[in-house]
Amino acid sequence: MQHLDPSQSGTPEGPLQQIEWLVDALTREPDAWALFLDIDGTLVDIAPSPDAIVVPPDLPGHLVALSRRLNGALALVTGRALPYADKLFQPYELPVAGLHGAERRMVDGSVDAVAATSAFEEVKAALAAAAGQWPGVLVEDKGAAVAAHYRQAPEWRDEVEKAMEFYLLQAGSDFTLQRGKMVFEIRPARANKGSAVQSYLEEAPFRGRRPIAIGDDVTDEEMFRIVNRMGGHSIRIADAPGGTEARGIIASAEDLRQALARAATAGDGSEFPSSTSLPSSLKGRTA
Ligand SMILES: O=P(O)(O)OC[C@H]1O[C@H](O[C@H]2O[C@H](CO)[C@@H](O)[C@H](O)[C@H]2O)[C@H](O)[C@@H](O)[C@@H]1O
Ligand SMILES: [Mg+2]
Repeated sequence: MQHLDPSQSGTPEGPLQQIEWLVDALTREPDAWALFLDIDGTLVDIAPSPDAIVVPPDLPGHLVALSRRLNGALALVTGRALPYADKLFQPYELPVAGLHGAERRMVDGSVDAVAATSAFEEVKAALAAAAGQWPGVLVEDKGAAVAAHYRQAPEWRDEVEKAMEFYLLQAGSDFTLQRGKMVFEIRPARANKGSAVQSYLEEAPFRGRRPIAIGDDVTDEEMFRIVNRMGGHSIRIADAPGGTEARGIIASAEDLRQALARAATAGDGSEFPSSTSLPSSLKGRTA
């Protein structure tokens, strides 16, 4: 079989070619690839606030079906806390790296978590109090990380950035400032999305496969760099105002969802069953 190598067709390609390449690679060579997917802006559309996102009802089932096709070599790599990511895709528990890679559930279900210290709890409380001066700015407590969102009050952007730089100093050198889409976050510095992908690739069933990483934001650039270096492929969703290391672009989260649904259901001969009709015994397992 001719290997489906993204570099052979001369990247970067147009969004439609990326979609066709992705569907083809995942369906024709399911044993060759490992898939790493960001959540916000990639699997689900960006919403006005963190809790306003909508997970399309078919998406969890499609992800699980695709994971089974890849023999379990599919992981979510997100800035969300791990329990929140699980809630989005319940009743299934996929391998997830949360807090931008700082915490991670392995394929066997064991979790490498990171706890908030009492000192960090104080930082979060001080930030929440300060945010009272910025109407419309939302503070998202993620346990060992905290985000300040200015999407609904962009006029406070510079104030929020200055404050987050200050609170980062209070939090100490175990933390770093993560910029994102209309958000500043203070998160554990011990890992990033790229190192999380590397860790997965050391474990079965990811080991020995070529990685494909798909994301939409600056935090995903770390995984793009890693997968590019490892001979894999990287795809960024939509806009990349500051440039990107991704080798390909797909226009929207909706386009990606449709591509993943096609890859999940290809060859079934029938429409894929809805997520609710998949056995709940898949909870915590994907293969
Ligand atoms: O790595 P991701 O899965 O993409 O998560 C990154 C951050 O996503 C969330 O914030 C972003 O999405 C919100 C909902 O669409 C949006 O309102 C906000 O402006 C975006 O920044 C999430 O709230 C963060 O915790 C994640 O780190
Ligand atoms: Mg994202």
